[in-house]
Amino acid sequence: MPTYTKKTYVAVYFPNFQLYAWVDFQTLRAIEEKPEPLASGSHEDARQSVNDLDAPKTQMLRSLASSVCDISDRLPIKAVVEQAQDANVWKAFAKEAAQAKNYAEIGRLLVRLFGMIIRKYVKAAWLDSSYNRWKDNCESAITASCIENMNKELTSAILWEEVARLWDEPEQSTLGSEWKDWKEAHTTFCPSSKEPLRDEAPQISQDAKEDNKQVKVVQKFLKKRKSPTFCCNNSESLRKKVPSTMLLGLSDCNSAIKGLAVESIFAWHGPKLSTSPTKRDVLAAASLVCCGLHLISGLALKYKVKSNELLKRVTDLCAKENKSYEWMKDGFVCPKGCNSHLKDADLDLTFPLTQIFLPNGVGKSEEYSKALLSKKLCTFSKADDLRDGKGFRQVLCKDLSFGRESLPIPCIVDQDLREPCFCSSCNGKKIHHVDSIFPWETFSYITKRVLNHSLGIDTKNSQLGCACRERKCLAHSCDHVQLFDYDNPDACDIEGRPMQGRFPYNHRGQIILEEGYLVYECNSSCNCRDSCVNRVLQKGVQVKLEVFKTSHKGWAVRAGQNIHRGTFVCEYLGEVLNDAEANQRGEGYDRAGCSYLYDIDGHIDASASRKHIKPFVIDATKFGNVSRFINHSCAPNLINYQVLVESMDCQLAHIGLYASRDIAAGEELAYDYRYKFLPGKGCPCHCGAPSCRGRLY
Ligand SMILES: C[S@@+](CC[C@H](N)C(=O)[O-])C[C@H]1O[C@@H](n2cnc3c(N)ncnc32)[C@H](O)[C@@H]1O
Repeated sequence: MPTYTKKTYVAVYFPNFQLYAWVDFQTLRAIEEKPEPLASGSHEDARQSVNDLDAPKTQMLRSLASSVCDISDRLPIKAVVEQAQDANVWKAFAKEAAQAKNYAEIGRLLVRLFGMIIRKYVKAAWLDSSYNRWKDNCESAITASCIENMNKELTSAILWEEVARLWDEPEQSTLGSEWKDWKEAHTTFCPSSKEPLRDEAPQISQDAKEDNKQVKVVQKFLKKRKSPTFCCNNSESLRKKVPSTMLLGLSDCNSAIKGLAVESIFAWHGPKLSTSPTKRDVLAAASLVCCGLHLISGLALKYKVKSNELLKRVTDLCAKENKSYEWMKDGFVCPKGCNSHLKDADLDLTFPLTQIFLPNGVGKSEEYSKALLSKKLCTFSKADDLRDGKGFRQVLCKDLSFGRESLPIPCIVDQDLREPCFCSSCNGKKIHHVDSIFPWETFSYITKRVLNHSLGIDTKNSQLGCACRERKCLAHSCDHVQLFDYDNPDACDIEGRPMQGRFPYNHRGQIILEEGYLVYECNSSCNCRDSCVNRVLQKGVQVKLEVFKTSHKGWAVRAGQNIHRGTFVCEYLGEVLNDAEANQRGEGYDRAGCSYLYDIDGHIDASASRKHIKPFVIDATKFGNVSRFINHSCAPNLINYQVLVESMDCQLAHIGLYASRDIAAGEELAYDYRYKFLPGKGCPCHCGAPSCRGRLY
């Protein structure tokens, strides 16, 4: 709990998003004083979540650990000492960081990290005057803010400009691939703060004994209020960084949360790369943007590199490669109004690109899409392109999941689609705001769904574990098979044979169950392991996929390999909302001409609808995975099943997309959206199937 300008700050934990933010203590009000929630949902859920302080404490440790690892992730191989030029060292480091049980442990890791950096990349003056104090502070850290400050101090002591130059040098061939593994290890051991916590959390009370007076003051305050749930100040600056749904409530206190409080919100960075951009990334971006301001804001946001360093690198690289773009010329004024006369541009941008691209019509998206259509965007050169049997393809991004999926998902523009489409259909439609040049910037990539607090439910596992003792369940004895058979005595497989006594998947993991039935997968309450045949959807994407640009449908997904019938392709992931929240959001999406909502309604039975149980909806607008780019087809090659994993509640079924026939590499993947046709409204369908119904809805 830091103090700054004589104010005291406390960490406010947002249980649904597993994030925390520093907030001025004076701006907090007990829930009783302001019982109406700001966003939909109820304070009761939040109250329950924060009664257990273990989760926020663990989350803070995780975030700090992750920020320590972020520094190491920015260091190229030549900036570290020889012993550290081995990916295994970094894997072990990241693992230790993720398992840290208190602040001092993280502090000691920071000191170790410093020891791995070659001295010439650290400011000499800092080494002479501040290093010893910094080291002592790290090793005796008892608060999160201390670690945060020590981390910042080390970050600013590193000579990043010198370090940045090393990225342009060729990698050592023997270590190149090892080094890339490091990033993978980083995401495995230091999962993003939005992912669920797994490790056991240390007790906050133990730490409080050692902690300073301020902690005790807060604890006393919490006790006096009886309920440790607070409203959060309605700060405009906080809202800009934190989605409104994360604000627990609104207090009537007028003092805004400024300065340190907002600056200290961490673990919320949206989709971003944590490494420095490669030469290829920089050149690809330079060829695609409208102006320098756009380039700098996009890359600096994603790569956490200072904008001035980046701009220099871009111009140097382009000069070396003999490339010149309109926006680099003296006196260039961006036609989109980005105010990007490069020499005068204020490069320390305060707005992130994600705001420009927000797909719900917020911010500058309208303006942006107009500009996007008005200009030829792509300047292709042979060096940037990949040539294959189908001609040139430009790889905009090697992996738009940024290491979160087990296989990279490239984002590609084929040669014939380098320019925006001006056909009457596309021109008339507002879809172009999603037709953004960097589609990964429009959302946060997730691999686990996010339960919105509008659901008013807890996330505990309510699924039954089977009694199988082995690592792999056997169909004839597995309770999940028996449960399914009991509920669906007449179910058949896709060939019409009875399903009795069989798993929904064959031994290759391909679905054999006829469409329309629920799939019961084994789960965390079972004894079996990942190799169990009844665990498929939960293992995530296992086939090669590519996101690519289409002429009339925005972005789309295609197979990067041949996919056999029945193979699991991906889960439709997003934020799970209740019906009311979804309807409210849906109106905005309809106006924008593009929706990422998916109703989980297929299996809400008659008794549920009698009880007025409304289906839940998945919204992949802000949080999603590759599935959000899959388009509709009237003759689809994917089929969706509802899969129960950690909950028996059909409203909380996962949506699995499986191949409904053999699919060849390069074929676009699509499922039937099954939208209802509404009179008066409508959207033309561009699926191109001979049996096309003509309209999406
Ligand atoms: C879930 S998104 C699919 C990805 C989207 N194309 C993108 O660029 O992000 C659904 C939206 O894509 C567009 N879309 C999907 N399938 C389409 C089709 N067959 N014809 C026209 N537009 C389609 C519609 O705007 C729809 O609201």
